[in-house]
Order: sequence, then structure tokens, then C-alpha cells
Amino acid sequence: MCTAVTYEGMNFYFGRNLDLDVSFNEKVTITPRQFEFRFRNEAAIKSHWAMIGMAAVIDNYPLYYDAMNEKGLCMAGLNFPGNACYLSRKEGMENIAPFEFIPFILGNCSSVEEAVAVLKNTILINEPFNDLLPLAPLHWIISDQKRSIVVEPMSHGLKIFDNPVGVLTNNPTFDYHLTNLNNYLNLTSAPPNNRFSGKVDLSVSSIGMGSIGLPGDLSSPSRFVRAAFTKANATEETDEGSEVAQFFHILDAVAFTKGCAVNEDGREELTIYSACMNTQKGIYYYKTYSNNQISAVYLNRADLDGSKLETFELITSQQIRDIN
Ligand SMILES: C[C@H](CCC(=O)NCCS(=O)(=O)O)[C@H]1CC[C@H]2[C@@H]3[C@H](O)C[C@@H]4C[C@H](O)CC[C@]4(C)[C@H]3C[C@H](O)[C@]12C
Repeated sequence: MCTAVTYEGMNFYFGRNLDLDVSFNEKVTITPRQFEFRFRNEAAIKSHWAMIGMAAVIDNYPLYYDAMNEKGLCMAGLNFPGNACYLSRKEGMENIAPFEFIPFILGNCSSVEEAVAVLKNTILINEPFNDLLPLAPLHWIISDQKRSIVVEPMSHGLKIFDNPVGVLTNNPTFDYHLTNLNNYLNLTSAPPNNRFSGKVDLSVSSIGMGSIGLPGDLSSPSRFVRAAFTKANATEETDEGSEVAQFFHILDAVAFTKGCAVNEDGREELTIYSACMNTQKGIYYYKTYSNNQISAVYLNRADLDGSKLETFELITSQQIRDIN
């Protein structure tokens, strides 16, 4: 499972937990403006917005999981098994393979508004990257500072939802998660009042009792509610370090501790990495399951007019500062 969130503070932040049982040797990857993006069914784009994100680079192609471009447009793919539906080629449409979707949108668009216009004429087709990497059943969150949307590939084409809470998890479909949130409207970060009954003498005995009923489990609907509550109540900080700390705390609230959720194949799901992108400064922060230290990769320190991918190996060994 996975969780993605947006966060409006001093700057606009976007990020995700990547929860999985395997790694594909992903690295922080910068694609500069002149790297040629070839598409299976559409013309190549030789010049586009530069982007940074997490990707498995195979045959010199960045298979992005999540990324932002130099204009602050961000996108992440999350598992959507059993629901994602990829179609056959259709004349007159932009026929994009799922693995091409992030480069296609972030390469061409500078805002959600532009992305929505492009999406109206786009379908996702059932073409895998190669025989060893089958189609990934995903849905996507696309956000900028002004607006966030969710894109779900269905049998009739792409379904686009506005995302007023700036959160995405996994199944079921996004409209379910939004409706389900209504069940929790009574939760509060404040000390609760006794609304149980005027005839029963009840009192607050501990801090946090306003959020009793917030689901604590790791299922996708529960992570959606927990991430939405944590994000909505997390206070805005006043410096970059504290903002980034706040963002990672939101992601930590929905992270998987290894061993706590086992998939149908008996393998343990864990939060392989957590990422936070400062979309205005072009910084990609991340930490991994075994390394709690935050690392930062700067888009603007790369040669953005170049034509070669730049990759940064993840630092996965624990970094502990010895004090004495
Ligand atoms: C599984 C990842 C999403 C995280 C998630 O939601 N996990 C839930 C697992 S489960 O349902 O609970 O079992 C997704 C996000 C991006 C995906 C990757 C990207 O789409 C890029 C390529 C695309 C190729 O078709 C498959 C390999 C791949 C490298 C994908 C592997 C995998 O499907 C990734 C890593």
C-alpha cells in the first residue's frame, strides 16, 4: 500500500510513502530538459520541463514512481489492483503507456489546469515496458499549489476527480474515500465535549480523546482517513527544516512497520521510502526504512539544459550521529 499527501505551509510540499515488499533498485533521478523522451505510440519530445523524482532506470529510461517538474507540478502513482483498466490503442487520442504517464504529463504541463486539458484527449494503453516488467495497476495524484486531482484508468477511459483533501491511498476508488471521510466528521484535535448525554457525568481524562475513533489500522481506507486528519490538523511551521519534519510526521502516521502487514504471498509489506518534495525550491527529500536520516537532492543544482539522466543512489544504511 501507499499513501501520498500534499501540504501547504511556507511552501507547497508533496510526497508519498512507497509501501511494498520488494525494491526495483529505485534511485532519485533527475531528467534534464533535453533528454529525449520516446513514446511507444506518440512522437518523441526532445525538449520538455526538467523533473526530479524516484525512478527505476532501465535501458536508460526513467520509470518514475513519483516526481515533480521545475514548474512545481507533481505526480505519484499508487497501486490500484483490480480497478485499473488499460485500453487498446484509439485513433485520435494520445495513446500513452502507463510507464510513460509521469514523463508525459510532467514533461508537457506546468500546472494541474494544463494537465486536465491534456488528459481529456489521453488514454492509457495496455503496453508493458517489457516482458519482465508487466503493467503496473495504478491510479495517480497530480497536484500543484492551487489544485489537486486524482486520475483513475477505468474501462471507459480516464476518470478525473478533484481532490479537496490532497490525500491518496489505494483501493477502492477515490470517490469511496471521499464519501467515507464523512463518517469521521465528529473527530477533533481539541478536547471533546460531553455530547454522549447530559444525564451522564463524563469527563476528559487524557489529551487526544477528540480523535478516538480515528482508525489505527493499515488498510487503505483507514490510512486515507488518518492521513487526511493528520494533515488537516498539522500546524504550519516557520522554517524549512520544521516544515519538512512536519511533512514526514504526517507520512509516519501511515507508515508500515515491517511485519505488521503480510500480503497474500506471505511477504511483509514495509515503507521502503518516504519522500517530501518542496515544489517551489525543487528539493527532493527522502528517508528509507532502515535510514531515518533525511537526505536532500536539489533539482536546481543539476545541469537542467543537459540531455543525460542523473541518478543518486539511495542511502539506506542507518546514519547515527555519535555524541560521545
Ligand atoms: C507498487 C508501487 C505502488 C506502491 C503501492 O501502492 N504498493 C502496494 C502494494 S500492494 O497492493 O499492497 O500489494 C508502484 C508505484 C510505481 C510503480 C512502478 C512504476 O510504475 C514504474 C515501473 C512500471 C512497470 O510497468 C512495472 C515496474 C515499475 C518499476 C512499477 C513497479 C510498481 O508497480 C510501482 C513501484
